[in-house]
Amino acid sequence: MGGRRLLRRGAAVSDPVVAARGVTLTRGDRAVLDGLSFEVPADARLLVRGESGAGKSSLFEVLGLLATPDGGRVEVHGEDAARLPERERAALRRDHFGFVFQDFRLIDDLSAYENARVPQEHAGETDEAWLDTLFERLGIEPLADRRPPTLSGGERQRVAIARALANRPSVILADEPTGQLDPSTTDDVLATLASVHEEFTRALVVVSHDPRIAGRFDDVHVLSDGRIRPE
Ligand SMILES: Nc1ncnc2c1ncn2[C@@H]1O[C@H](COP(=O)(O)OP(=O)(O)OP(=O)(O)O)[C@@H](O)[C@H]1O
Repeated sequence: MGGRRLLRRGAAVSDPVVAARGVTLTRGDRAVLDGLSFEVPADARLLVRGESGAGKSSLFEVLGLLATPDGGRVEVHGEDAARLPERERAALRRDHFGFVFQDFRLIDDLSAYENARVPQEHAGETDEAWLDTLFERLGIEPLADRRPPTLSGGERQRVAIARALANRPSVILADEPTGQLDPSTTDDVLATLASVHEEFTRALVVVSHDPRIAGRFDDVHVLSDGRIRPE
């Protein structure tokens, strides 16, 4: 196969895992995304930066099939998923995306380990060996039985990263993953995301306005006026 591992008939590793093509999204009376096109290569490790209000969260939601654009295509492994029924979008989200949110979105009543296991339960496929590996690599094994309210911000974000990887997604999408963290914890979490990217070879897309993190990415894109351009 000449190094081109088939993902589905006609698709290969070198194809984008996610692509937006001519996407428009209006919020209120504003075209937040305005004919935006953007490809996420399978080995991407990239940052999309933009001013507050530029539409970063909107882009995150559209790329992650959490919001439906008004126009254009959002392709997952080459298939247009933008306007599929919600059930099918949910299945694609579960199987192909890992989400890391600024506010962690962990369930307070579950332990760290149970939180990280949630995506596997949704998929009906438990793989505790993989979860154990993630907890070990992320340095949160000793926290497995603790509940989120007893964890620091950086610890919670690591649990959220473990959850994002639980189903071995093709792409990790992170929306302001360091927004609630102090500078040294920000460094830790960015280093963790970078090593996760290297070790588990998933595409990593971070959207952020945090100027502290721009220097951590070689591949930086700017979102402004509803479009994306390389920096
Ligand atoms: N539900 C909504 N109704 C109306 N306008 C909205 C809604 N959600 C977002 N917007 C507007 O869309 C624009 C883009 O918002 P978005 O949250 O995507 O930007 P952002 O770049 O993530 O901003 P920030 O960095 O401040 O979080 C903003 O002008 C915002 O006010």
